Amino acid sequence: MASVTVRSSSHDYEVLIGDGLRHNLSEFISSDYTSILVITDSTVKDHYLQDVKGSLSEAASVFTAVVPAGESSKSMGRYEELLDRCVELKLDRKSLIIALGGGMVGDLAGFVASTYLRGIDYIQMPTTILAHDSSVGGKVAINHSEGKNLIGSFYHPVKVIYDIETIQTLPESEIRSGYGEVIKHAFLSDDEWTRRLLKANLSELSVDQLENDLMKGIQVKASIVEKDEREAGIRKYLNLGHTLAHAIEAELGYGEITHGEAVAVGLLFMMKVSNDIKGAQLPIKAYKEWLDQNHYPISVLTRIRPERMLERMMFDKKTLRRKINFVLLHELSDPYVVEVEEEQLLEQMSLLINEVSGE
Ligand SMILES: NC(=O)c1ccc[n+]([C@@H]2O[C@H](COP(=O)([O-])OP(=O)(O)OC[C@H]3O[C@@H](n4cnc5c(N)ncnc54)[C@H](O)[C@@H]3O)[C@@H](O)[C@H]2O)c1
Ligand SMILES: O=C(O)C(=O)C[C@@H](O)[C@H](O)[C@H](O)COP(=O)(O)O
Ligand SMILES: [Zn+2]
Repeated sequence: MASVTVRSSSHDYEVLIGDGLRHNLSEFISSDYTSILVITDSTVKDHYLQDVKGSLSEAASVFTAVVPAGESSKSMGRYEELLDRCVELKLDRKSLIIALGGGMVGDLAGFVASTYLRGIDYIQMPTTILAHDSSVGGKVAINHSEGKNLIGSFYHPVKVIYDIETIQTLPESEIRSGYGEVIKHAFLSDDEWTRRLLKANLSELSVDQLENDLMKGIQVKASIVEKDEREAGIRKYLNLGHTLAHAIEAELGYGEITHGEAVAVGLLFMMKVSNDIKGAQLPIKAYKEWLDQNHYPISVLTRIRPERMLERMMFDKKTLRRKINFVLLHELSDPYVVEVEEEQLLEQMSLLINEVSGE
């Protein structure tokens, strides 16, 4: 088992990464909790809920709550239902929530934990590749029809228990989605890692390579979050590719495209803006080929209208005084945040759409 420590202003916590950790949970979870509520989704439930329930200490009463799988559950309605469940179960301040699932469950259950009784402990048990990102760093949230993650808080888990055996049941589309955030972490931090990833065929990854990529991603995320927990400065870099990605997700309807796939498309746009407006020389051709080879849905760009994207970007959390701020790269591993003029964004979006549709 490997472990990474994350330091936060409220407490430090361990990210435990290993095979089969779900079978030994009582080893890692304090026996002082009065009750444990395991929150999961309808797909993950079928795979892993029994294992998790079976390995928790008998000292606490164990309850479960299952939400429908899919991004549309990261909603006010599901949030309210989960709070009702906490009240009905009379969870007290010594109760624990376990978020068992991908980033959707992690963000939703974490937000419930952050607000119920003004905050109770929670543990992230990620089960997707993408959740190497979402389970670390304490951003928890639900979506609003006008924008992604508009309602949320910063609230760190007391532990992250990443049983990487669980990712073996992921469909190919979710491997692709997870690598949208993996390659973001590579772009932010390590040229050699980027070069290796750009040669990778995601359907042929070895288990070792996958584990290595997750570990590296977690380290990049933890080191940035530790230095800037509340996103006053360098944490904005973790939003690389996200300004357009979030606009696309909200515009198409949550769940129509996965978050990681949207980020991968957003990264393509980030490269175009970095190169064509700011004079960088990022390897956009190699990246576009990688996206094609791994079947990322870049044709989604033909379904969006640049003007609508601009309206959506006004709800980006980096937007200030109605000025859109973008995270760009001077070169690989050298991010910066800059205000980009609306006309330039419109022009670059139109050009990219034309390129993708072969015009
Ligand atoms: N808080 C953060 O810092 C942060 C970072 C990145 C992403 N996010 C959020 O994370 C969410 C996306 O997370 P995600 O990609 O994990 O999506 P997800 O949680 O919706 O999971 C994707 C799909 O995989 C299924 N699934 C999960 N684990 C499985 C397993 N082991 N085997 C088989 N199927 C499994 C789920 O049921 C779902 O259908 C978005 O809401 C995004 O905004 C948050
Ligand atoms: O942890 C962060 O900070 C990130 O930006 C990570 C992103 O991958 C993640 O999607 C995050 O939820 C986006 O944050 P938001 O503040 O733009 O909603
Ligand atoms: Zn993200």
